[in-house]
Amino acid sequence: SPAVSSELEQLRSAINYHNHRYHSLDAPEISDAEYDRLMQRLKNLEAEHPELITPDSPTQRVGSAPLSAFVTVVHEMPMLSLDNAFSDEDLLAFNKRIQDRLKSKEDIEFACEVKLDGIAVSLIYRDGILVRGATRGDGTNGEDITQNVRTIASIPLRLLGKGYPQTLEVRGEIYMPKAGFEKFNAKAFAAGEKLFINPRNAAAGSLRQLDSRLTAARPLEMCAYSVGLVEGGELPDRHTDILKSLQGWGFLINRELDAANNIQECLEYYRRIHEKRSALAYDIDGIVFKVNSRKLQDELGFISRAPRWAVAYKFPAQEEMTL
Ligand SMILES: Cc1ccc2cc(C(N)=O)cc(O)c2n1
Repeated sequence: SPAVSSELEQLRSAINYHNHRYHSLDAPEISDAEYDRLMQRLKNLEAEHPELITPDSPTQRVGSAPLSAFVTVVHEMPMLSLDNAFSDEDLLAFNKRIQDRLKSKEDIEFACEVKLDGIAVSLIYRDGILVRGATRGDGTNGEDITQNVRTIASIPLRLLGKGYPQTLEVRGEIYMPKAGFEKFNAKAFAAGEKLFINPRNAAAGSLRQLDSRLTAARPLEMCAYSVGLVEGGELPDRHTDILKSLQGWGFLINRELDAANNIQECLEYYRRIHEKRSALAYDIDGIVFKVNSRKLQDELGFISRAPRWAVAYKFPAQEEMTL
């Protein structure tokens, strides 16, 4: 009946909204008990009307029957790796190369992002609905892990708000926060099961599960860091503004995101984050600096395998983990 359909729609959009408030903005507006009541009401209503269950319903995050294998998919826009910088001189040279290429002495504005130590993923949305999740693979061919990514709360099954392009590919990093990693390993140790050596391997192992119900039980998060394929819509020119748009559409954006007016401010950002690295809730292995304009990025293009407009400035390796 129309009354049931409209209550289902209202429940789904309310739960999606509060899910975003909690998982992506870390700013819930309702109590966990109220959230659970909404979810329980939705589950009961869907149990009474199973024919009205939709794939983007918040109840459809629990994982489904195991796959026999992962299907290989092609990235229409290759997911490239980043060129590395290992010193201030490398970073200054990166800036100089860009100025030379743009035949300009002007300061370049950069977007500054922590480089999360996780697994890169590509998510494709059509008319706001998540239709595919895939690993980076070799940059051109990845594995279809749609069933697994659907179980991650910070990945929207349906985009929030409006104004998003008809086809939108969002790229980001799936990672396991340090606290979730410690808790997971403590449980595994108590059960005499295999331990993961670090959060990155724990995230990788969790995404390789053919049974997405196991993935659903792992404390994974996803942070968006760029867009790939975009059709039927316009995006802002500045990279930092694109990420803010993604936040409005339901994605988690790392709270350390900042813009630097020149390469000196990039060096200050690098030192500031390096100092607080051990206090962060997740592992990072450097900073990603990107020219903060898509127009300039297009002008600069890519070196054979990596973009000319981005560099990852890595931190010195941390002392080895001792379990
Ligand atoms: C273009 C590109 C490629 C890989 C990236 C990887 C990360 C990361 N590991 O956080 C962040 C970024 O902004 C990236 N950006």
